Amino acid sequence: MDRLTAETKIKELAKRIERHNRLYHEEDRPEISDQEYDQLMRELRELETSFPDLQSPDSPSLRVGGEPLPFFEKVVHKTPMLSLGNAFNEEDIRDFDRRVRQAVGSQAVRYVAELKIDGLAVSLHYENGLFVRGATRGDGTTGEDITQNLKTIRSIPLRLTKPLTLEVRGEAYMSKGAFEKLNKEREERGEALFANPRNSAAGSLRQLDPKIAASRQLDTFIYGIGDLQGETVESHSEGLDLLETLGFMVNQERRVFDDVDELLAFIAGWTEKRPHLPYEIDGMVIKVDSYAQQEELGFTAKSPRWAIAYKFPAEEAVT
Ligand SMILES: NC(=O)c1cc2c(N)ncc(C(N)=O)c2s1
Repeated sequence: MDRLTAETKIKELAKRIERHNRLYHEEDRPEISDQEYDQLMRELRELETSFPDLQSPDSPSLRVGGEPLPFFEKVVHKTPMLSLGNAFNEEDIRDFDRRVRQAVGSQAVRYVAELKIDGLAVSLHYENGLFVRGATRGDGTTGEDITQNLKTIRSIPLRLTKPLTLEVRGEAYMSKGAFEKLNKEREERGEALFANPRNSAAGSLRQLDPKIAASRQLDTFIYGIGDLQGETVESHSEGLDLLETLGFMVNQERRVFDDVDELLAFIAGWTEKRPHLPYEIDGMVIKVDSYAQQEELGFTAKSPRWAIAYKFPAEEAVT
C-alpha cells in the first residue's frame, strides 16, 4: 500500500473506532460486535506499525497499550506534588479556618470542598493540547513515567479541546464494581487478590506492560492545575471548570462555602453517604478558593497552608 492511501485509511479507521468507542462507552449502544471492533483496531495497528510516523498522537490504538517497557524513566515534576495537612475532627477544621482568616485579615474567605479520592495521585503534562507525559507522585518531586499506561485510561484525553500547554494533577482510581469484578476473576484463576481498589489501581499502573493497565477498568478524577500557560484563572473553582471544559473528568461533588458551619455540615453529610459511592474516598479536601489568597498563605515545609484533608474515620468492615 502506498503512503497516501495508508494515511487516508488510518484516518478513516481512527474515526470509525472513535465513533464505536463513543457508542459503546458513552451511549451504551454498540453497533458492532467486539470481534468486528477488534478487527478494526488490528487493521489500524498494522498500518501504524508499517507507517509509524503516520500514528497520530491521539490515535485510539494507544488505548490498548503497546510493547512492555524495560523500566520506568524518572520524571521531575514542574511543581512539587505536595501532601496535605490532616484534620480529624470539627475542631481541626475550625482551627484551619482560624489560621486562614488570621493570615488574610479582613478579606472574605471562600472554601471549595471536594471528595478525597482514594487512588493513585498522577501528574499529566500536555503540550499544545496533546498528552505527552504522565507520572506518579513518587516522593512529590520525582515520580515514575507511566505515560504508556495512562494512555490506556479512556477518561484521560489524548487531545484537549484547546491547544493549551499545562500540567494537571488528579487521582487514577478503580471503582468498587471494577475492583470486585477483577478480584473475582483473579480468584477463579487462583491468583492473589488485591486488598482494596487503591492497591489494584496502583498495581495496574506500576506494570511495565501497558496491556495490563489496558485490561483493567481504571478511571480518573482531575482536581488541580500544576502549571498553566496561555490562560489565567483566578480561583480553584474556576480552574476546575476550565479542566472540565478541556475534556478532563472532574468530580461533580464539589461545593463552595463562605461559612465554616455549612462546610462542616457538608462534610458530615458525606460521612453518611460515603458507603453508597461507586468509588472509594478517604476524606474531603478543603481548599481556599482564591489563588491570590493561596499565594498569600503559601506553604509549610511540606504542605500548602491553604488546604487541608479531612480524614474520615476508618470505614467499618462491611460484613
Ligand atoms: N495530596 C493532594 O494534594 C490531594 C489529594 C487529593 C485526592 N486524593 N482527591 C481529591 C483531591 C482534590 N479534589 O483536591 C486531592 S488534593
